[in-house]
Amino acid sequence: MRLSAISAVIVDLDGTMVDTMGDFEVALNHTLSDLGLPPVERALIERTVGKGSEHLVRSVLTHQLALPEVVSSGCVALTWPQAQMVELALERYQHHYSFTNGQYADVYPGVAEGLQALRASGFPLACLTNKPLSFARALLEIKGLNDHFAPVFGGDSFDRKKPDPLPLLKTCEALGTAPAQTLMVGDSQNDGLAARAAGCPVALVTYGYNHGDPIAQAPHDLLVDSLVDIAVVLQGHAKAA
Ligand SMILES: O=C(O)COP(=O)(O)O
Ligand SMILES: [Mg+2]
Repeated sequence: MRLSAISAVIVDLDGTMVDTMGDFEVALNHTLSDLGLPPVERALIERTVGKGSEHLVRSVLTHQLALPEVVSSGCVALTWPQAQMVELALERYQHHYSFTNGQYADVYPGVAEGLQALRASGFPLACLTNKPLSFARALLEIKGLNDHFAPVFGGDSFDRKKPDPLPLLKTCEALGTAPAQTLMVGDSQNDGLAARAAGCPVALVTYGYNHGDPIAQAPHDLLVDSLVDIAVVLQGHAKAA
């Protein structure tokens, strides 16, 4: 990876800039309660989050419906077609998430400073997340991070989500930079795989969510403990070039 060639940076949202686990947990548990299902354990959410809302809701629902105590209690209309149940859950989840968004979430240490330093060094920044765009924009606004980003794209902005390379290629297009000159910063294999397939160099943070797997196993060029480290590394390479 030629870090000296980097001219723009794309940053993931959940698990990279904001710890949103609390938001997911509260919205999912309200949703499950609406459906007469028991609450979900945080560990399951941590293993599942990162591939968009539909994937999260469908996976959690499938898991909760398979619990023996739920099946035997008969408190859920298991005769419903699965698809109808998922559709209802998704609708309830969107409703609840619109209220929880940002309320049980914290910006990770070093994020504001790192973004500020990158912009001060002249790197245009884009935000690319699998979160629905309206929730992503609202979360960035609530957490005071919105002004750092020109383009912001969500999981519903394009036909396919990360780990498909399409969202990264489209984001590079919006930034006006070639993939090889655009650094992807994320926290999971979805970011690493998408970046590799798009031809973008990729830095992964060590503190986010990676489906329960060690982050070092995901494709990456750089592992960092803070976004501040990205700014320091890029500034160092820019000076040396
Ligand atoms: O799956 C999500 O909702 C968020 O995923 P992200 O890590 O791409 O922001
Ligand atoms: Mg993420």
